[in-house]
Amino acid sequence: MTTTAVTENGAALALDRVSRAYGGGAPALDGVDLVVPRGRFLAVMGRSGSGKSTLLRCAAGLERPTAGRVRIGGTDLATLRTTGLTRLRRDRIGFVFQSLNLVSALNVRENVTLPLLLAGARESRALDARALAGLDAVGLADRAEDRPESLSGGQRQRVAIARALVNEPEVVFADEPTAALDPVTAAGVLALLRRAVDERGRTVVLVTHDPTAATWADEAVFLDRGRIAGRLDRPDEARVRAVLGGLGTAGVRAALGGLGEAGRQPAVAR
Ligand SMILES: Nc1ncnc2c1ncn2[C@@H]1O[C@H](COP(=O)(O)OP(=O)(O)OP(=O)(O)O)[C@@H](O)[C@H]1O
Repeated sequence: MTTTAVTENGAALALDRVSRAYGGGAPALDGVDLVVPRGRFLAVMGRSGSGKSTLLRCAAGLERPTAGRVRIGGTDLATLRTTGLTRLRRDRIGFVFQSLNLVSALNVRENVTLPLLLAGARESRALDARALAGLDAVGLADRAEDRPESLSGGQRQRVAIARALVNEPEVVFADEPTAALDPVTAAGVLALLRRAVDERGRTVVLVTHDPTAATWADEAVFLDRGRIAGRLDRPDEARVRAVLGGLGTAGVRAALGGLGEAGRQPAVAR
């Protein structure tokens, strides 16, 4: 995907000067502007404590920013009360977290069906068919009746992806979904997110420390002390490592400056 200046209109996700402070210290997020067009895979990177998870929680409506505006598909989250926000998360967002575990009392198929049931769907045969199609897409149709505990970590994350996609969400938020996986298994999980973007037009926001994981994205943004310090279009591992290594120093400019237009122009910008 080429670098484009994108307006907020029609974006899957738009953050407008979003800040989040906890107590009296430096803000965890400090005036972040970000627009993610539909059908884009975005990686959010940065050192530990740079604000990645805070950004994701604010963007996904799990936490309210202290300033600024978040919009999902044009809906301003600030206009929603708690129940409206819960409904939006349930109906329009998919989550894949490292620690957001599957419900152990339910089998794999039931876990994948859960978002549909919570959204009020009733026709159980149709739901099962959707869950099985989702499990088939992640290569786990044959494990549908098994308990999550009997699956490996990578298989569980694949179930989590099937569950996150089952209600065709506008945005999928993934927070370090591959952190506990070996590189080959991690690649399999990231390939599924990539396919959701390429084949189903989903929008994915992935928080990761891992430069290899970021190469699956169309674009990487780098946070430093709650601010966006840089962006890379079509990130490759060497450039990602160079930017990460330079964060907080003039080196980040050097790392981006040698990259031509793709490095200089905001790839997700207003
Ligand atoms: N609930 C909270 N209460 C107080 N401070 C918080 C809270 N959540 C985050 N912070 C602080 O905000 C800053 C950013 O944290 P955040 O978890 O967003 O960073 P991160 O980049 O995701 O880090 P990591 O890569 O280590 O997960 C940190 O200084 C952290 O201590």
